[in-house]
Amino acid sequence: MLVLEGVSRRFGDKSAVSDVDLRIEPGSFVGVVGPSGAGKSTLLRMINRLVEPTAGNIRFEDRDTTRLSGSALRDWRAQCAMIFQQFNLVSRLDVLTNVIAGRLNHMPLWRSLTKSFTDAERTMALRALHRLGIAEVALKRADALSGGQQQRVAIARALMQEPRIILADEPIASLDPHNAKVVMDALRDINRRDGILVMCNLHTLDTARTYCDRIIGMANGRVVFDGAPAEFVGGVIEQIYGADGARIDERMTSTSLGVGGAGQPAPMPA
Ligand SMILES: Nc1ncnc2c1ncn2[C@@H]1O[C@H](COP(=O)(O)OP(=O)(O)OP(=O)(O)O)[C@@H](O)[C@H]1O
Repeated sequence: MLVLEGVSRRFGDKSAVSDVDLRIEPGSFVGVVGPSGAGKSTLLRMINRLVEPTAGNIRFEDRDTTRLSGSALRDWRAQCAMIFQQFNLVSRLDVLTNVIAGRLNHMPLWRSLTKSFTDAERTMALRALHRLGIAEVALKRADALSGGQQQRVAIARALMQEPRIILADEPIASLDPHNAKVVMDALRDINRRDGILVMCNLHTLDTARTYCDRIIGMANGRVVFDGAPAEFVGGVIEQIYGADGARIDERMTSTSLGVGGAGQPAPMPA
């Protein structure tokens, strides 16, 4: 169980996240939605301590992660793999090396600096790429790949960490609908087959409804909705997005758009 209690973050006099309480079951697929500036990224980044909370605590299996330092903090960060909108690969390195980088926490510094990887590490990386359907690009430079392929490489790198949690910060915001669907399908497969908790910031509401079993809506740093996808309709959306809620065009980046005949975009709820 991942438990957040009274978690807040201020930047100067700006309150980015205010007093968030959440209990998240292991193995869940949680979507975090809300308008730009609502605090979604800050919330995710506090979980793996890329951003330090200014108040509250975050516990995972009864360990207070906000108190960890040194190697315990590095271990915690390895357990919460992070995926970013802009993939964060090392563009001049080949894909296999990028994926093996997910193991850096498990190897001595000299081996990572000299790229002295073991056969077991290479095999593990190839397996991860194979699972993501892109083993054939293993020896290409990362920057020679499409955005969708790069995000799948980033997910393969995350798998190398053998994480308990995957924190995905707008993983499909830079992708076209087809690649967005491929990436979300990959995250769902990892969630279901490996039981890894996935927490994912999303701007596309139909994606949140399709893939998540729980949706957390944020506005002005606060959680204003926490419920099942079926409840995430109508007035709830207006409450989160304000007047803009009525104008969101879900078709712009919908993951249900014409992919393999997947059908029409989900209509905007009344
Ligand atoms: N490092 C920082 N320094 C100052 N203010 C920050 C910093 N990071 C975030 N903020 C502010 O905190 C608030 C929440 O930002 P955050 O990035 O968490 O929102 P978000 O919901 O993820 O937005 P978006 O969807 O645009 O990424 C915003 O007002 C933002 O400007």
